[in-house]
Amino acid sequence: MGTKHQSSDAVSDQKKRRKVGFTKTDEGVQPNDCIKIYIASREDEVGSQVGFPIEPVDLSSFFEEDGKIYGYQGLKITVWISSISFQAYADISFESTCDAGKGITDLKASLQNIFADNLVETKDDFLKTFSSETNYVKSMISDGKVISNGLHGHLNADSSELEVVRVEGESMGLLYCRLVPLVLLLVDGSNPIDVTDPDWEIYLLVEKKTDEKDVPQKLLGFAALYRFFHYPDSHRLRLGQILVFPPYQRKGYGSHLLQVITDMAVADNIYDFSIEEPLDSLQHVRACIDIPRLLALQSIQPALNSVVSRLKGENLAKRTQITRFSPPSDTIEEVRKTLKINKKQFLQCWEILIYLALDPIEKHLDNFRTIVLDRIRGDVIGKDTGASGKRVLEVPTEFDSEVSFVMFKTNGGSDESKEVEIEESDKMKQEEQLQKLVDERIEAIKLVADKVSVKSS
Ligand SMILES: CC(=O)SCCNC(=O)CCNC(=O)[C@H](O)C(C)(C)COP(=O)(O)OP(=O)(O)OC[C@H]1O[C@@H](n2cnc3c(N)ncnc32)[C@H](O)[C@@H]1OP(=O)(O)O
Repeated sequence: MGTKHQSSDAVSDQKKRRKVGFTKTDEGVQPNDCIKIYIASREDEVGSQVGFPIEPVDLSSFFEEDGKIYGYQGLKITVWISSISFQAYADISFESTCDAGKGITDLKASLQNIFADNLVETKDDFLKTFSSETNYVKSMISDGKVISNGLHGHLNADSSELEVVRVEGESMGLLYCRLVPLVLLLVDGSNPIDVTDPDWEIYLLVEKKTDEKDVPQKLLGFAALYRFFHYPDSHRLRLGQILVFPPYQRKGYGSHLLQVITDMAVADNIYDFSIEEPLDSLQHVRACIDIPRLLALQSIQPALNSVVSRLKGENLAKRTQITRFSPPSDTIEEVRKTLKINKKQFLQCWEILIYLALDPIEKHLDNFRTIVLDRIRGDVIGKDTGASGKRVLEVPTEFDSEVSFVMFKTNGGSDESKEVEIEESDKMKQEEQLQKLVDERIEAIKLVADKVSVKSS
């Protein structure tokens, strides 16, 4: 790591000696405002800002208690991450430092919270890694087990032979430690997996015959899966992390990797396959894979037809109670057994299948909206809504300031007129929030429906 003008030891010493008589308070700077991060695949990209810029998540959790950097004027930090060795180099420059009461942030220690041992001390040493580490990926996967090997349809056949390789043992631990900074920078709130736990499995997406001469194999992304015992004699597979590196995103690689993992789950006859807290982007990719698989399952059509004909014949605006349009339980079980899709994911897909089957959707959109609303109301607010003494309130939380609700029980003896007032405004707010969630959900469903319709036409 390069620290221009000042070593980190000097910075630490200054931090300890806080000045008393400062004149101007130090407001600090947000890390995301002064740190630029690039992925570089060649030596000449370092320093020239022609690498691939990445947009990191909020970096404040890696810096001091309140997430800011203090004590610097004109601070600029540029980090390059090599896509060959996944080591990094940080170029730090600033006009001056001054302890104005908040100390001077130890930048080296903070950057190490993200990059750990992957930061190379000097630029020269970092530049050398582009030639000395050209075989890094190849050597790491040399003992790996190839899970899938084939050409990728979207890309030129000459340069697009893809392999999914499972790495194990020491190689897995070493390689994963090089990938952790990218996980921390790109997946909000992520934590590194415990590579010493033998139930974690890492699958790498590797491009062979790359277009970059001298680089025999290029790592495009990876997935970390946890395999755990399911009584009495099977296993469940849960995807904990998946990452396609930014230069290769939105080119079909994530779908390819997830498809291979899904096929493996079926081939291994595991109990079911799940994903831990999938982000919307991943949920979209997953649904685009699962919908065609579900449509190809024979028992889906009769179950779907019966729901859809009811929906076409009824006017749900006039319903007197919530009607469920769930799939039959034997279909849920068959989907799990044959496709390894768990119930939660199947119910998500079920809504999309109904949307696709309600043709023309424009004619039945009101009814569709109603079933989505009823389902979301049930998920978010729960069955107890409206029961006496129970109340649901919208509250902002660190997870999602817009759509969080809390339920509490009122005790007797409170001011009833006030309660009615609060109840009415709460209800309106709640209804608005629910409608917003329905809009978002229908938009997401539409995206998947458009994608799978194009694929099948
Ligand atoms: C359990 C977890 O790991 S959750 C965290 C998931 N990982 C991340 O978010 C890390 C950053 N993102 C990524 O690594 C990748 O974008 C992945 C893994 C989510 C997807 O991989 P990609 O190679 O980009 O996916 P791929 O190209 O196959 O498909 C992308 C599809 O998702 C859509 N998509 C991509 N980003 C988003 C987004 N933010 N919101 C909605 N849809 C999105 C694209 O439009 C595309 O859809 P289309 O095929 O209908 O046009």
